[in-house]
Amino acid sequence: MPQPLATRAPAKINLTLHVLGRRADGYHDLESLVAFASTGDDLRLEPGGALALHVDGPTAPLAGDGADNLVVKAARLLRERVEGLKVGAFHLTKRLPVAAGIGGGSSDAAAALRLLARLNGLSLSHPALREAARLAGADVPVCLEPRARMMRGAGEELGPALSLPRLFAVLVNPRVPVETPAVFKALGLQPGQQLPGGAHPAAEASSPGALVAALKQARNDLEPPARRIQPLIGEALGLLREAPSCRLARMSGSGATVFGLYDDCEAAAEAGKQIRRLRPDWWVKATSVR
Ligand SMILES: C[C@](O)(CO)[C@H](O)COP(=O)(O)OP(=O)(O)OC[C@H]1O[C@@H](n2ccc(N)nc2=O)[C@H](O)[C@@H]1O
Ligand SMILES: Nc1ncnc2c1ncn2[C@@H]1O[C@H](COP(=O)(O)OP(=O)(O)OP(=O)(O)O)[C@@H](O)[C@H]1O
Repeated sequence: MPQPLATRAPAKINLTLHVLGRRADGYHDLESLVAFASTGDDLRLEPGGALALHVDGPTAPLAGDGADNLVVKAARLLRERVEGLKVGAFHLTKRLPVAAGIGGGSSDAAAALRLLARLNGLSLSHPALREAARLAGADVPVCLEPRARMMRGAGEELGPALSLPRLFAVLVNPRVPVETPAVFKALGLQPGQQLPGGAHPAAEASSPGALVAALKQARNDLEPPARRIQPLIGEALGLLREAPSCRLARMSGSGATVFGLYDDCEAAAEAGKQIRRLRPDWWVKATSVR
């Protein structure tokens, strides 16, 4: 029985993100504990015919359905590397906010590569697939097999999959796009410049409480520059921190999405409701992360 050609493109959450320096090529060396939310976009592939993309869903107009869409970009990068690659029509249901620090585009690109791999009998470790992922964007390789892991370098060095305890979270995005290059630029590092970085906490925690305690020892170094570019990020963090049930509030990736962590699903749902009441125009999603 063939597997249906459909997959979830989950939101990527940078639970931590330390910037270690800037490389000669201009990219920044990072150390980040990446996890995935249960919420995300959905992608289907109808095999046959030419490569095509149809996009629907609440944030479809912001993502676009042309050659700039990362689904098309990733599929083309793979087709250039695999002779006779079978393709087809992709159908993307876009729900995640765009340019939001939760890797929506990257996860969509990775989902497209997963579906093409399934259709063509390629393994996810196939060199062409790995290369297409890397060239599609720094966050695409970690999204290829969306399991929590440490990500290093500019995103190309991936640690083994980690069995993190499940965390309950609220994701909050003030519906303002924040462009990743601008945030890295605002760090103000020169090519070749190194930063002390600081020890990264152990990611292997046996309970949600131990994991949150470890996360508290770490940071997102992109938070200060992103907050200078978009002050609503600070406002969103403030709203999360006001509720006593919030164990940790932090920004993901280059923002503007921030996340709050809670002891259980009820506390997360309640915090989500409160923030939605206060900011009905914002994107607020209670979800689990692991
Ligand atoms: C901030 C993160 O989301 C953390 O997971 C990623 O590092 C960014 O991943 P991404 O959005 O897929 O990034 P890309 O689209 O490949 O890069 C956008 C731009 O961000 C900057 N960039 C990106 C990644 C990185 N490690 N150093 C950088 O300086 C570069 O100027 C690059 O031109
Ligand atoms: N399928 C897609 N979904 C979202 N954005 C897309 C997509 N394809 C292309 N883009 C473009 O990619 C850019 C980054 O969007 P994305 O939502 O991936 O940002 P992000 O969440 O900040 O990513 P990251 O966390 O990886 O830095 C946007 O400018 C957007 O127009």
